[in-house]
Amino acid sequence: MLNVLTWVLSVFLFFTINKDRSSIITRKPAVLQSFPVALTLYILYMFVCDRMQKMAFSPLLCVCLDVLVVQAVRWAQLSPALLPHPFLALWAAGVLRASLLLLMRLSPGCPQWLRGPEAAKTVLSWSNVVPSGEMAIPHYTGRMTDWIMNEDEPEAFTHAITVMSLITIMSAVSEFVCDLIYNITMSRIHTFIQGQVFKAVLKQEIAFFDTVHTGDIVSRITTDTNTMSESLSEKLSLLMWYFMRVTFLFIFMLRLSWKLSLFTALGLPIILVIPELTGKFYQSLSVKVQESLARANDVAMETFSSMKTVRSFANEEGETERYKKKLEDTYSLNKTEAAAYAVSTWTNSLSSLALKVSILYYGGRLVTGKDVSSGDLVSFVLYELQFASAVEVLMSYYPHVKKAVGASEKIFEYVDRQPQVPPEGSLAPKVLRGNVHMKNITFAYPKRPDTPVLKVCVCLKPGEVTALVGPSGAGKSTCVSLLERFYQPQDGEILLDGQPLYSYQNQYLHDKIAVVSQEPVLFARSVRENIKYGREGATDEEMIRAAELANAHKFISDLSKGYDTDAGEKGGQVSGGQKQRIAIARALIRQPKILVLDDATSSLDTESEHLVHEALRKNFNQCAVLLIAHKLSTVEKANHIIFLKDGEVIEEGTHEELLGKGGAYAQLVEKQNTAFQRSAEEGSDANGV
Ligand SMILES: Nc1ncnc2c1ncn2[C@@H]1O[C@H](COP(=O)(O)OP(=O)(O)OP(=O)(O)O)[C@@H](O)[C@H]1O
Repeated sequence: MLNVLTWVLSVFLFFTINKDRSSIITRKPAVLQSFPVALTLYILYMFVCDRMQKMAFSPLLCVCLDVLVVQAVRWAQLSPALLPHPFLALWAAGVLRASLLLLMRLSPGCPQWLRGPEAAKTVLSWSNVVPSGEMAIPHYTGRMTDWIMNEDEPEAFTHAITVMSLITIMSAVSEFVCDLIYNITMSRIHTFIQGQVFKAVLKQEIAFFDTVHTGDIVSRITTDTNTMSESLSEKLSLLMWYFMRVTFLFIFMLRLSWKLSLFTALGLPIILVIPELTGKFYQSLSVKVQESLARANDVAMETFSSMKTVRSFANEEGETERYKKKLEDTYSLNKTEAAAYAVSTWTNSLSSLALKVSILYYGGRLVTGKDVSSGDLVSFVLYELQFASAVEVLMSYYPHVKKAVGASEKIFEYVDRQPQVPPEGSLAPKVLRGNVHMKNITFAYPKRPDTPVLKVCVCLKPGEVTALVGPSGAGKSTCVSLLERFYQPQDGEILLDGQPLYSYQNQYLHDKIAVVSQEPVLFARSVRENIKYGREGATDEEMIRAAELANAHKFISDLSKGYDTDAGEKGGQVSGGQKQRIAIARALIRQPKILVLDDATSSLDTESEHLVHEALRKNFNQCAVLLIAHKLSTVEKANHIIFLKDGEVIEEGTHEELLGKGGAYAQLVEKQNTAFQRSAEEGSDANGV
């Protein structure tokens, strides 16, 4: 609505400038007949619009620029030799304002508030007014025709030609300025949106990542945002540009012949319905294309991230086939999309061509009936040609914008998604003892809500090591995920120092609880950055101390670049045991109150494993430790051992107590001992042979 009013006022301003020829002005009160008054009113209006749309310009800046604009226009009026027509004054004023703002935005010292998308929008709305000068061309062509028909005004010819040339050059320049501003703005918006999607995705609960494929997420952040901003930067810019042209051109046409204009307007609804229909179809197709591209991305990402497995099974062909199949789905959708696009452009041009022919026919009849002068008819036809092609372009770009809307729907689905976890708590006590009580917990994964995986009661105490043992799939790692607040238990509660876990601040909680998981993931950064991950402020001394405790300092120092050696993607450039030790150092540097080692030393040799456990026992004796291990020799010294099976606690106690019970734990110890003895015997036999 504001935009429509803006254009209406722009037109009024144009007539006010053009007061020699316009009849409108004569009907206005005297004060409005002054061009500066009209311009100031217009600027004030724009200023109010800006404020209403909460744009980020300071009122002072706006007023300064507006004063400059008014001065420029006054100067133009006082110096007709330099700017021969008030039309150009408007143009010059617009260019001046747009260039000033652009210069300010590009200068390195430009404050942040002037660089934001809101400020850019204001620049846009102004700069889009600028190229209206181009529309003066048909007007002067008409005047030339009058001169040719009626030779008593010889100077009109030179005047019209001069003005036309000037306007053409200046319009080209202004178009350049507009495009530049627009594209800079759109790149900024693109970057901004990508950042927003990334941020929104990172906020989601872990269950979200269980259900949504990584390829899908990456597609949203890259492909969809690209589609959206490409269409917006290129097509929407043109759409806005042509929309403005269509509006102005129609006003000029009305001035020349209301009958012909009415006739043109009657044909418009027919040709406007078509893009709406094709646009809807296009939008739904675009969503499907994006989804199928995401599926293809998924395959590619999975393959590249598991390259070693693919190679060791020599399944490159198989993966290529899988990827090709996904691409074929995209291709067939693309074909439908291309056909839909061709049909829509074809119907659009056909309908506007039909309109053109009818107008020419009706126009010819009006000329013979002496309803319009020959010069006005030429002007009208030229305006109408521009008008028709502008409408045609408008319609052909419309599906693209619909496509961008389709892509943006997917993007904003993520941006607007609220994480399905209780809101973050506010507790961050200075002293945390580290008492954990997992009270009567019942839990099933959101992906399999009907399969309960845990029904437990577990306590961790500061200064004590609690061990969780049991067969694979018993629910040990699930306990850790709950402790990390990755999921919410369906029943029961987890208390930390007597307070519910969810009442603590997220950052605080993850500072106090450090977890080294079964398969720790290192980032493709230096060892230093990996150890200091999440604790960027830690000193090198702290880092080395943590590495020493994890028995990692020696091997890191032996690496080619020491702590600056790249760990490779997912830690692929260090061995499994080294990766685990770096991960332990990464956990220890946080000085946690609760330390969880989920089979964290499984890849270490017996000697290193022993060293790490000894160091932890000595240096983290105030810490509550949760130890998960398959090798029962690792948990023998634990203060409390809990044996889990099918998500339930079967038995618990110390190593000796459990051995004495002769239950599941004792049987497992026996089995492991037998297996160990057997392999030792096989080893000595082999040596004997
Ligand atoms: N993200 C998940 N979504 C659905 N089910 C899961 C998920 N993660 C684990 N499970 C299931 O939950 C059960 C417990 O798994 P969990 O990883 O806790 O076992 P575990 O005792 O740590 O096993 P392991 O010793 O082999 O690591 C298993 O049946 C497993 O299939």
